[in-house]
Amino acid sequence: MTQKEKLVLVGNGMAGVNAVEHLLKLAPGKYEVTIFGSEPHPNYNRILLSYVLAGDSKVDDIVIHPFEWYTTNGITLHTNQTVTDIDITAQTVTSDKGITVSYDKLILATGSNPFMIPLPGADKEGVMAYRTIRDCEIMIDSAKKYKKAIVIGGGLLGLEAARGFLNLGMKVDVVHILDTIMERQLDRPASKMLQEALEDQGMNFLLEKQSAEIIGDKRVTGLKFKDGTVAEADLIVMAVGIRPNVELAKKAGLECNPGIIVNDYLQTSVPNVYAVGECAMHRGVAYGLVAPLYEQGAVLAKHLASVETAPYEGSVVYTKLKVSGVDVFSGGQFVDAEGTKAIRVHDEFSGIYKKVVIKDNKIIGAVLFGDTSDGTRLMQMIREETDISGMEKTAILKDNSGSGAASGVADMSDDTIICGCNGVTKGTICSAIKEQGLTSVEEVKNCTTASRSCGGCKPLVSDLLAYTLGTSYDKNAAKETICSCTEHSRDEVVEAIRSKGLTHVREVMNVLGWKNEEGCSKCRPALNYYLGMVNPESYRDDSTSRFVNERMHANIQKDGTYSVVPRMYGGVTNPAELKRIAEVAERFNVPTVKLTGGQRIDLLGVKKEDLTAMWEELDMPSGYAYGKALRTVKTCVGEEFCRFGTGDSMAVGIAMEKRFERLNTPAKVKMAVSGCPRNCAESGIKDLGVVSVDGGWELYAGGNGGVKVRVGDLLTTVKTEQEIIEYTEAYLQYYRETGKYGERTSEWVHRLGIDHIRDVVQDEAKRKELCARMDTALSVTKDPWRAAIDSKKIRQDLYEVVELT
Ligand SMILES: Cc1cc2nc3c(=O)[nH]c(=O)nc-3n(C[C@H](O)[C@H](O)[C@H](O)COP(=O)(O)OP(=O)(O)OC[C@H]3O[C@@H](n4cnc5c(N)ncnc54)[C@H](O)[C@@H]3O)c2cc1C
Ligand SMILES: NC(=O)c1ccc[n+]([C@@H]2O[C@H](COP(=O)([O-])OP(=O)(O)OC[C@H]3O[C@@H](n4cnc5c(N)ncnc54)[C@H](O)[C@@H]3O)[C@@H](O)[C@H]2O)c1
Ligand code: SF4
Ligand code: FES
Repeated sequence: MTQKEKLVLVGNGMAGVNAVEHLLKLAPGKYEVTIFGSEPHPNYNRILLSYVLAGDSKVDDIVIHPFEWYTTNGITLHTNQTVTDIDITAQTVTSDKGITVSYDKLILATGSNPFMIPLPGADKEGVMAYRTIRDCEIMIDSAKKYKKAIVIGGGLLGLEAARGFLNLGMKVDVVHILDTIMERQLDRPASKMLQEALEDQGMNFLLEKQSAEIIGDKRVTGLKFKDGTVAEADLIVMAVGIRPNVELAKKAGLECNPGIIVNDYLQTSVPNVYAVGECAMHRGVAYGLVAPLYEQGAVLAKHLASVETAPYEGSVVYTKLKVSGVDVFSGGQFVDAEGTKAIRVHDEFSGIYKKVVIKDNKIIGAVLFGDTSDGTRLMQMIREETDISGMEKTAILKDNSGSGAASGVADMSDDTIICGCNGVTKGTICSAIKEQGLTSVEEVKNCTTASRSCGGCKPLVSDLLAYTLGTSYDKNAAKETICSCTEHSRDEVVEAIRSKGLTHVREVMNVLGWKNEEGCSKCRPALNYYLGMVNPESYRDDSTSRFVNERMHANIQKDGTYSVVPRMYGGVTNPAELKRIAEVAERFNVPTVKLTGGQRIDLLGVKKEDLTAMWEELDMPSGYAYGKALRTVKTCVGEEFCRFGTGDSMAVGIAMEKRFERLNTPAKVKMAVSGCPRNCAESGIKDLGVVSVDGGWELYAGGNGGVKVRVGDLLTTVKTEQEIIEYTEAYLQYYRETGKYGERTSEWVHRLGIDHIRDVVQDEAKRKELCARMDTALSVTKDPWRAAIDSKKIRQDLYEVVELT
């Protein structure tokens, strides 16, 4: 029996262990492997830390290889041990705990160190980096005690950290040195669109700010800038880039600049020593994303297994920000330069921006915002240097997603990496689909890990399913779970609530075996909604499962103040009401009074402690401007005043708003009533729009004027105002009962199909049943502002200011 060669890996992170995993598959008996890792954990997916911080995953969920994997594969693992010395002559490594191991081949995969700006005060408590499970745990724990975080650095890491803090209930400022965020990945228009979208989520940006000093005694209390201004903070995270971790390599005499210099086979300047991952510098580039590190690892593994391999010649990188609610993609060379030309599409109505950069008839880079469905296809064209001279330029940006043939998966070779984050190839996915009988993206994820991280490859995985299974693959049937805490879909959860008589959020999570017993920011509000929808009379709303705005019944603003929007039925008011609003605004020093798009008045900049007193003095109901509920019923002046009007739009709008105010819905609902087809109230782009026509009223469903503009579909035509209410009741109740939490009617109508919804509401028996259930739901609602005014406990718990110690 030939003796095994000794392979030592320093760094138990993503790049090194991935290379070893490949190697074990290619040459199972060749090496005796020893791995050293400074962290106490087995190999885990660092990418997914952002989901742990955001509350969507737990630490256990992000482990790639548990401890048993090392044992099963005969690997000796030394966790919690840092290698401090390499003797390149004796070919040994020594750890800080005094263990010395000899090697025939040594791989350095020591990753990077977060760059910490050497500011005065940077050693105070509460100043940290964001790189490891430990960092993530500290951030989560801090959010239990502290309320205000600052993230320095508006790059990928900083923004994902800031989103995490918002989910943890902290206020957060993102401090950025330039006037555009993510400038390394986005051009100016995309960057500004992203900033706006993140501001809408509650992030506050301090741009063009140079940090000067961290202030506080033992613990940080704020950040001072060079311009003399100060921002308060209980916690500061620096996310201003990374530096290759080369201390060990330098000490051993390996050539570094600044990363460990490697050739196309990942060999360093010292024989038998290799470097892979973020610590390596290849052809002048040190990568900071996993896809290239896996490409390096694949070459290294083949080289070490003595399997013939093409050299590693560098990678074209792409990134996707992992913040829910925003779709951003950036790949290749997206900056305009000499010899480049660009195709740009900027649809301000839909909030979509696309830029494709072309040089010498080849696509070399792309930036996508709002709709990233072209991303994988464009990356494929960039990688393959597809000649586009024969193509219609406008066709380059056509949304071709959807069919296996269109996205080009059929033409890809088996070696093509489909999931960059997890290094999974087309061949692996197709074999798994065939051999394991997989039928959904979720199953492919569980079996191969493809799509487990940023999710950017999901459309391609779906296309591969379509390509492999043909017509038997039903994309829509693919099961979508509520979130990563559970394997259950929305329908299964609602069914279980009904059939098992579940009555509160925790009970649902216990009975249905939630993986994360606390739930997360995605599932808890959803469960709270479904429970209330199923049992409107008996369910006691769980306000701790609601987002801050819904808990407070006011929208929190950038500066921590709130906005107050009282209801103004149908957008109609009167002098007495206006006077009262003006007096209240003066008395409470409201800095800004603004007319909203929904025809009402927004009092902005109200202090938390003033909210209930202000509501009492206004003596108007809550306008629910913060809720997943009926927001407004916009009306035109209609037949009473307008010479074109054929219907009394104001009276109908007021009646509708009075009927449906306080109704909880899966997502916000906006309605409108126009007095004639001139449609001045924009009824065509509302969740439900009513238009007076000759001899009656038309009802339009599923319209949207927001991020993705959608014109509503004609639901029905009715004769009387009584019928408008009846059909609206049936429509909204059907939406309440079948909509997914967070799904707007525009998406719901698209998903179910208007024909189906029309069939349901036009069936008299079904309509009456829906109306009866709507009646029950509406009979138990109460105005939340009045409830707060009347309850000392609510006022104390939510609105009185408690000094933090
Ligand atoms: C929060 C977060 C989110 C991210 N999201 C994405 C994403 O969405 N997409 C993407 O492509 N990339 C993402 N990244 C970047 C990605 O995680 C890294 O590119 C990748 O982890 C680098 O792998 P690596 O093995 O080179 O380094 P690491 O994963 O850092 O592994 C290096 C390991 O070596 C250990 N080590 C160092 N020195 C020694 C020593 N002397 N002895 C023993 N052990 C040692 C370290 O403790 C560490 O565990 C993210 C990074 C973070 C922090
Ligand atoms: N979704 C993803 O792909 C993802 C997510 C997180 C992290 N990562 C990777 O992790 C690594 C670290 O991420 P990162 O965001 O820290 O690095 P980065 O280099 O991508 O971004 C750092 C940002 O900080 C800004 N900055 C630098 N100095 C500053 C200062 N003094 N004050 C304010 N802003 C300053 C820079 O302008 C830059 O935009 C990167 O390699 C990144 O690609 C990727
Ligand atoms: S929609 Fe018709 S009725 Fe209403 S204001 Fe416009 S023109 Fe007049
Ligand atoms: S590319 Fe990120 S999960 Fe597949």
